[in-house]
Amino acid sequence: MLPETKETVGTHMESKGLVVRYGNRVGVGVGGGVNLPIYRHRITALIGPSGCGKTTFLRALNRMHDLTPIARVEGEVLLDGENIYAPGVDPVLVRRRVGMVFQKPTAFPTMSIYDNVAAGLKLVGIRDKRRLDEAVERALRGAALWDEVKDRLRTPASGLSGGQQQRLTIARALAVEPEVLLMDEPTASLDPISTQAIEDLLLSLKEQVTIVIVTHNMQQAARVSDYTAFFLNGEMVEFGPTESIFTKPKDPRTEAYITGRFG
Ligand SMILES: Nc1ncnc2c1ncn2[C@@H]1O[C@H](COP(=O)(O)OP(=O)(O)OP(=O)(O)O)[C@@H](O)[C@H]1O
Repeated sequence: MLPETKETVGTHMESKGLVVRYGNRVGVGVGGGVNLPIYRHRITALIGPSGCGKTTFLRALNRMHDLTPIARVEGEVLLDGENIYAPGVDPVLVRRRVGMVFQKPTAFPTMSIYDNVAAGLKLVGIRDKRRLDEAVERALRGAALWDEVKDRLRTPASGLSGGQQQRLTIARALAVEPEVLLMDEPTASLDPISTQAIEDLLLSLKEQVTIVIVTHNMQQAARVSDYTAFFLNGEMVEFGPTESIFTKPKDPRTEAYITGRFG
């Protein structure tokens, strides 16, 4: 099989010269800014030791830094070729197209399972009961949770396990039908069985969405991702197909990290 190129899979997002600063400290983008393509319907893993800038980079992809007063973003992030930081672009619309799932499940515990998923839909103005019912079911099926919860949709989310709550969070993100899903260590707080359920889910979701995942777990990056970017001290050191990064990294720093010599 020929190696994939951007012509064969298509670039969905791309960062160009991206630098994020917190005051006068660079959070990510040391060495000329991050230039990274994110391919459509593929899973891209961001790996690297703590504090290297993975989360900072991820949050730049849907303008989450707009909500952090001290953060400043330079450079471009293209979504289907359009810069999401261009004047006049509505960050709310960007976040609708590029959804986000955080490390800890963010289900609202006292709200029902149904309302947790419907919350995002109501925010974007969908009120019609039949449309809500359909969208909630579609999202819960998409998050591989429907069969486990279909008989207790009106019960509080607090009755679900941690892994189920994370899938509920994913269902909420999917409900508004994003094109890209950003995931910041989505299995960090989960046991191995729930982690596996989420990894299986990611593999099935990439038919529908483009996924970018931050993970501390290199085995996880190797298991689920198609492409991997390695970050170190605020610099994006190396990017390529996951198999190449893990079997024949070009940069000695990548090799040192993946062979467990630090981090
Ligand atoms: N809100 C903030 N204000 C100031 N500095 C920040 C802020 N968030 C992150 N940083 C700094 O930016 C750098 C990159 O942090 P970031 O959280 O992106 O790293 P990370 O690779 O995701 O780390 P971890 O794996 O521990 O989550 C670090 O030096 C961090 O201290």
